[in-house]
This record gives sequence, structure tokens and C-alpha cells, in this order.
Amino acid sequence: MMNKMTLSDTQIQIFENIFSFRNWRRKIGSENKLVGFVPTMGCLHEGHLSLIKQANQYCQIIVISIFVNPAQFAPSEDLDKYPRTLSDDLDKLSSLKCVDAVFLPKVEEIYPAGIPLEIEEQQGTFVEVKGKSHQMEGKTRPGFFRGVATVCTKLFNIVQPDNVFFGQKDAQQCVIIRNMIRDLHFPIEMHVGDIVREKDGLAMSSRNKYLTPEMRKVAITLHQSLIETKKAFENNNIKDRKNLLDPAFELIERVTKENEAQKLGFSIKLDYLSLADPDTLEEIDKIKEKGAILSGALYVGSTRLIDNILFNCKL
Ligand SMILES: Nc1ncnc2c1ncn2[C@@H]1O[C@H](COP(=O)(O)OP(=O)(O)OP(=O)(O)O)[C@@H](O)[C@H]1O
Ligand SMILES: CC(C)(CO)[C@@H](O)C(=O)[O-]
Ligand code: BAL
Repeated sequence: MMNKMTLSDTQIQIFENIFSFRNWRRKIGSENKLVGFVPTMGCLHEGHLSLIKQANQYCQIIVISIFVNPAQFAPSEDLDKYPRTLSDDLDKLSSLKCVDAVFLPKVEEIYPAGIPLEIEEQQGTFVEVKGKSHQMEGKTRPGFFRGVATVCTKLFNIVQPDNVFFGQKDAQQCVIIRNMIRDLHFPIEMHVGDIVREKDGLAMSSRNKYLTPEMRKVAITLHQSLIETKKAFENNNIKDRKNLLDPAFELIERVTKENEAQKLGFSIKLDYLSLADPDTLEEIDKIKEKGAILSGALYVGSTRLIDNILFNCKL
């Protein structure tokens, strides 16, 4: 079924199933216009909106999906409490005045064979990008990129975009989707948007909503630690792993201890810091001509925040 929603002074087509979306997409196909696609999980913020604005510079038709994809959540993760803010999201999309269609599929239609969160129980077709999904984010979230690659394949097949737009905040995801587009011969050009940050440098993220004001104050620690490494690289020309990463580890350790001493009732725990080759995503001992991805994940209470900085490379 297709609704035409009149949101303030713009009209965005809202599609809640594949059949109605495809009917619309078929008509667009005959108009010879470039279709740009921004997949999201909703709870939209300026990071998402910047990708949409970027898409609007390249494409005549802009499609957004909002779908909280169960396949990328482990049973222990936050699928149930992931923020769902559809009416607010639609207002934001409407205010951009460039979005043509929003695709809001249902879990049952995207996963016709069902989608239990335990990978061993799953049935049906899944997509894996081998060699690049097990490290960095994939170490803590082993099924994560399988879920992301699978849903992006499904969404690309349905939306049939000419251009897709992903955020650098999820750096490993960008590398994996780029490889998947190549390996599966999707006729799609991929673009990566810069990380949009809050005034103090915290990377915008839907999960920032989970942070209390006290947590929000220390959430910036991950970004600050990456900046320490950037300074060491750019100002002092340090290129070896230990000397680059040590100041970052020290900063996080200091803030962790201060936080414990203050007894604020939540913990700070570093999940990982990674200095990786931008193509292979293997850890490196030294930054060479190819550059590097410096990335990390930090738990603030039970909220897991990620961030990264690129050294002399693009995703
Ligand atoms: N701060 C940001 N700047 C630019 N792009 C972003 C930012 N945050 C997310 N994106 C991009 O938006 C797209 C959709 O991401 P998603 O809906 O998961 O939002 P999110 O804020 O990353 O959510 P989460 O809190 O779950 O990580 C992805 O390509 C992601 O990289
Ligand atoms: C690409 C994506 C929408 C797939 O669910 C998700 O991983 C995200 O929002 O980054
Ligand atoms: N942007 C990544 C979505 C996730 O963490 O599930």
C-alpha cells in the first residue's frame, strides 16, 4: 500500500512494502533520472541529513530507507530499545525539501524465512564479505557485517539506486559495502560522507540518545584520544604504532580512573583502538604511503560509541 503524506509544504512518497515501492521505482526508471539512496536505521540526526544533502548534489531522485535491521544485532544487543522516532524523522526529511521517497519495509517482508537473532538458528540467504568482517568492529560484533551486507544487498535490489551514500563514521562498513558492490557487480557508485560532529567533537549517532548528561560529558573521550594520535602524526611526524597509540591509551585510562573515583555509577571501558590498513583492514605497525584508518569503540555505561580518523586515505 502507498500513502501520500502531505508534510508541511512538501510531498514525500511513503512506501511500506516492496510491491508499492517497485511500482513507483519502475516509473522513475523510465524518466532517465539518477536515483540516490541513503539507507538508515532512523532516529535521524544531522549526520544522516548531511548524506541526504550530498545525495541531492549528485542525483535527481532521493530515496531514504528507515529499517532497524534485526540481522545486524546480536541477541545481547539493543534491538528492542533502539530508538524509533518515525514521525520526527519524517518531519526532518520533509524540511530538507529534496526527498522523494521513504521506504519503510517490515521485518517479515525483508526476511521471508524469518530472522532469529541467533545465527545458528537462521534460515535463508545471507551475504558475507570474507576477510574484512571479522576484525575491528567484527571482533566484538561477530555477525554484524553479515547482517549489514545482507540487508544492503536486499535494499539495493529493491531500490535499484545509481548512487549510494554511507557515512565515514562507520568506516569498516564503508570498506565492506564498497567490496560487496564490486564483488556482486552492483551497477552502483558509492559515496562516503564526512563525520558530522557535535560542537565538542562527539560524532553524532542515534545511540547518543542513550547517554545521560553525566555520560555525555565523558563520551567525548574517544574522540579526544583519536585527536591525540592525530597530533602525534601530524605535528611530530610519528608513524609507528606504539608511539602513535600510547598517548590515546593513556588518555582513556586517565579518564576511566577519574570516572571511577567520582563514583558516578557508570563505567567507561575501552573496547578497542585499531590502526588498520585502509584496504585490507589488517592491523599495521607503521603508517606508510597508503595511510591508515584509526578507529575505536568505547563503552560509556552500556552504550557503545564508535569513532575514527583517516590518515592520508579515503574510504
Ligand atoms: N555522525 C555522522 N556523520 C555522518 N554520517 C553518519 C553519522 N552517523 C551515522 N552516519 C551514517 O548514517 C547512515 C545510517 O546510520 P545509522 O542509521 O546506523 O545511524 P547511526 O547514528 O550510525 O546509528 P548508531 O547509533 O546505531 O550507530 C550510515 O551510513 C552511517 O555511517
Ligand atoms: C547501512 C545500515 C542502514 C544497514 O542496516 C546500517 O548499518 C547503518 O545505519 O549504518
Ligand atoms: N550505524 C551502524 C548501525 C549499528 O550499529 O547497528
